[in-house]
Amino acid sequence: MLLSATFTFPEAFSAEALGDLNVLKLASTLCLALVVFYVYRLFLPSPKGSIRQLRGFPVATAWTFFSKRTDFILGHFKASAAPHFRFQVLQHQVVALRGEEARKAFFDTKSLNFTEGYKILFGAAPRLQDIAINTHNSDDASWFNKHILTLLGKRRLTEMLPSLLDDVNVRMIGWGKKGCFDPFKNIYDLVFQMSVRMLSCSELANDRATLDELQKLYWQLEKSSTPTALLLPWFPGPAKRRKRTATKELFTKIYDVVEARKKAAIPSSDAVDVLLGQGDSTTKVVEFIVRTIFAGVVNTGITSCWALVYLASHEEWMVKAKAEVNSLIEKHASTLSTESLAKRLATIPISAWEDEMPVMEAVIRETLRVTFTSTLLRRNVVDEFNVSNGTIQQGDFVAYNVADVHLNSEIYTNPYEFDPGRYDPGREEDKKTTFGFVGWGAGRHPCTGMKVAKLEIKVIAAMMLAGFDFDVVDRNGQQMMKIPVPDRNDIHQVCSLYSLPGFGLYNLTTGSIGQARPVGEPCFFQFERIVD
Ligand code: HEM
Repeated sequence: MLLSATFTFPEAFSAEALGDLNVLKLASTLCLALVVFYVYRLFLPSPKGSIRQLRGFPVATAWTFFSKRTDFILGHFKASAAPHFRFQVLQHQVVALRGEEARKAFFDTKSLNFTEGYKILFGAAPRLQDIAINTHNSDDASWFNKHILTLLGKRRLTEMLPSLLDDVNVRMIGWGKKGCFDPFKNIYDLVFQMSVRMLSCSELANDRATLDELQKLYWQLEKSSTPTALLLPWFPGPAKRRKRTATKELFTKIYDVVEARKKAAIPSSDAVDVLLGQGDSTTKVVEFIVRTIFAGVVNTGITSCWALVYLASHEEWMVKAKAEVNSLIEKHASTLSTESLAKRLATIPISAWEDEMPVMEAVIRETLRVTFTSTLLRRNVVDEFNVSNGTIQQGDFVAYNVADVHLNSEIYTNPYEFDPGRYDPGREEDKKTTFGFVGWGAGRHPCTGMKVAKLEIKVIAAMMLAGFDFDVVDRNGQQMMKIPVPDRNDIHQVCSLYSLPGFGLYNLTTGSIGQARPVGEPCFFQFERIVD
């Protein structure tokens, strides 16, 4: 009584401060309500069909899905025998699947939409809309596929082969005669330049400073896709600002080059001129270049690096691969042996690169099987349907982690071992099940860039195998005690075209982004040039 009679509001309790207090009360009430709701949910049966729903806080679940995706999916499958489980990311429901029936449904079901799968769940792509420029059909898969196929046909690959080899040669000369380098930097640089060469124009591909600047912008975009940025896309934090600035710079840089090309008197055979010649607007051409370069670089970069790491770690395969390249040169190279290695390789016809390198084909396939354990995505855009006795609702996202098949010991003997011989006649382990190998996709959406990716990997490998002796060593130049193992949580989602570059997984521990670098001890190549 006395208290209330004598009590006066201190100054701090002004109307403004009371307003703040109310907001605070409201916020804590909401938090409490959320906690009660989620605790209550822990004891509810799974709400949807017969698919097991993961318990726990959606934010925590989503965080692990973005930061350690492979561990997240494989870990939950390990904990139960069921062929699927369901969880929430933001407001979206995601169903993870495994097993042969699920794989068939994932790759073959028409209502499982490819672009929606990548686009919405990973909305950090640098798109022109992000900097307020309107484009049409920018998420139209058939538009991209048609253009990729036009640009990457046999005739164009034949035309481009000498320039690709020249690019690689110039960079390799820069390495010197003897030394040590980080393949996850130097080989990536090669792949980046080759992708720019194939998919844009010589102004961008010829100039080292421009290439470095473009590459820097791409990695800046990747770095801006932290789990926080992906989970709270509206949050005006530094990551969002960085992404906007990098997107603008990247688009402007390429836009200016394309505009200048438009005014050139004679069109060249560069991708930019081919696309402009087909009547595409500058904006469309720029969008195409930005997206496809990245789609090319990440997967081709990872596969090139790891194929060489595995070859250097398996002498038997190194010997076989070197012999294959040397006999290809013997058989097809039509220039004098006094010419540079790059010039001699450039005279080998594309058909021979494609059909007469069975050892490298098996090495690439095996590298993809062992390293490529990404989670592929789709979204069910039509009616609900059943798979493995579970109901996929309309609007659900569907996730399939490729390790389910690629690292399955019932399909592949010693699945973690690098053994390209497993595809030989008589063994053919990949044929044991439907879609037993999905490194280039399968069913409705096979990779349209496969031919160029394989050519780039083989060109780099041929230059390394015929031009150098090389070993995998640790940071002290000592032979590695163990064969390096890729960080499976640091492996990019495969189809960067529609989510790029925000589709990547930001490795919270190392800060690296989707390069699938080795876990633990980094590895290097110690090399000596043997043929110029
Ligand atoms: C080693 C390099 C590459 C690998 C391992 C790879 C792998 C894949 C895989 C697994 C898919 C299917 C994804 C899914 O089903 O969700 C795919 C699709 C695709 N890839 Fe690649 N890819 C590579 C290089 C490239 C390159 C260089 C390009 C373009 C220049 C490219 C363009 C595409 C496109 C456009 C699709 C979607 C096809 C569609 O819409 O049906 N890829 N890729």
